[in-house]
Amino acid sequence: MELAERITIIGSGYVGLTTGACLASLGHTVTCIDLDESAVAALRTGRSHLAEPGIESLLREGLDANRLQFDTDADQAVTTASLIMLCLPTPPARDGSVDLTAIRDTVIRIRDLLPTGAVVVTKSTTPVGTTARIGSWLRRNDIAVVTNPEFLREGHAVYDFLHPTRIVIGSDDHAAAKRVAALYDAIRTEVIITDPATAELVKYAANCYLATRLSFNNSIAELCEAFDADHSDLAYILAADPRIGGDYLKPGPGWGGPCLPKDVRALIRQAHDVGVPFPILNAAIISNQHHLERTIQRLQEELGRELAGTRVALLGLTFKAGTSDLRNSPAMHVAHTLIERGADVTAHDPAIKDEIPMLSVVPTVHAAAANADALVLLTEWPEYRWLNWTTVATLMTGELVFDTRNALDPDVIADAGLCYVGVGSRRTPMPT
Ligand SMILES: NC(=O)C1=CN([C@@H]2O[C@H](COP(=O)(O)OP(=O)(O)OC[C@H]3O[C@@H](n4cnc5c(N)ncnc54)[C@H](O)[C@@H]3O)[C@@H](O)[C@H]2O)C=CC1
Ligand SMILES: O=C(O)[C@H]1O[C@H](OP(=O)(O)OP(=O)(O)OC[C@H]2O[C@@H](n3ccc(=O)[nH]c3=O)[C@H](O)[C@@H]2O)[C@H](O)[C@@H](O)[C@@H]1O
Repeated sequence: MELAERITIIGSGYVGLTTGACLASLGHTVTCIDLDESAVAALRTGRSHLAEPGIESLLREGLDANRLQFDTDADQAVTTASLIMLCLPTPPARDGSVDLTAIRDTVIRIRDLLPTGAVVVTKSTTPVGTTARIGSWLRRNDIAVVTNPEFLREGHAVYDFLHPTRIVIGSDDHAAAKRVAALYDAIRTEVIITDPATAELVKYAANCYLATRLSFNNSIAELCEAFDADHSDLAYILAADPRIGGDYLKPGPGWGGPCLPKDVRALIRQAHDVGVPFPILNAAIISNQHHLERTIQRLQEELGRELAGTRVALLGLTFKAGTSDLRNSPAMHVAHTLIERGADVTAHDPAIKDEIPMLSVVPTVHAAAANADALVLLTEWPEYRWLNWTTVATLMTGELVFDTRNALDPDVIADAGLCYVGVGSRRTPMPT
């Protein structure tokens, strides 16, 4: 069945491409626009420039059914669109505010091309007040503006889009909000229609809450080390309290990615602009910087020698497993800091095939481990757990395996003759 709305999506990255492919799979007709010519050329043949599970089968399904198209030129596509979804980058500006240039320039460029009755929908993460600003850039009383923030996670984008825990729609125009809600009729979840400010703010609230919780959790893990307590037992006990729950309690080298860091800074700025103190967010960032630095310090402590001249093998470079995204990756921060301090670093990541400036990235774990004084796991790729650690041990010069994600089996590492160090774990064995 052909559904009534004709959708144009501008910006076909993690959010735009996922939205386009998923909406097409729900029966909508979608044109996805992106400036990136090579990405668009690949997408037209059913190949995705982003490594998201399930995206390519949806792409092919949409292309075969003629429900999905790709283009580099928005102008033509918007003239026949009834819904225009903005999935454009909203990076930090130099002054700490959110850079809305891509959104503003796009709105100004397309405003005279839009048919009467069209709705402009923002899926990008935008500061409170952006829905109203888009309205003022549009200068069209016959076009409604709706915000529809997206909560998907990279590596789970298709699943999260099709199985959301909630859909949030914010607009002063209830009829337009209902039209956007109707896009998701085939998805079973609660759709919450609210005012634009609430919808815009809740997106930041969610990401900032997660970031704060992660910083809190990493500090608890550090306390476990100081008190010789066990973080995995502690997290299990915390999670048994339904008021706390078990998600976002895995310790790591620090949190990162394209959105949590930028969104925490953006909410700090928004709170500052309206005179609301929000010190816990500054603390979450300071704490995260501490945990990144502590990862380096612990490596040095466990090695018992200076980093300069030490050969370090890094496993994992992406900001988490399941994505090829290196933006604001804690692992990349660690890699660059080690290099700055004179270590000889070789890295492996199953999702990274291209060269990275200033960093030696090798195609196999064995090549990374060869002659290494220490091996540091930074991204929790499941395949690392199942390595032949006896072979890895024979290749390494040293014995230290520092698992910053608690992703490996300590017994397997010890049985291979290596020295395992995790995060937040007891040093002394449990009494029997
Ligand atoms: N990555 C994620 O997991 C999530 C991101 N968001 C938000 O969604 C927005 C987009 O983020 P991503 O999809 O990650 O970004 P992205 O960087 O993956 O994709 C943005 C795309 O827009 C294209 N683009 C830039 N300017 C353009 C223009 N003028 N016309 C056409 N295309 C243009 C770029 O080539 C790129 O492909 C941001 O506001 C982000 O905070 C929200 C939820 C999840
Ligand atoms: O706005 C966005 O872009 C998205 O940001 C995050 O999604 P994502 O950036 O894909 O990353 P997460 O899976 O949330 O992980 C963020 C960071 O926290 C770390 N993390 C996560 C969970 C955990 O238990 N421990 C932990 O260290 C990850 O390794 C990573 O560095 C949010 O989870 C999404 O809901 C949101 O839509």
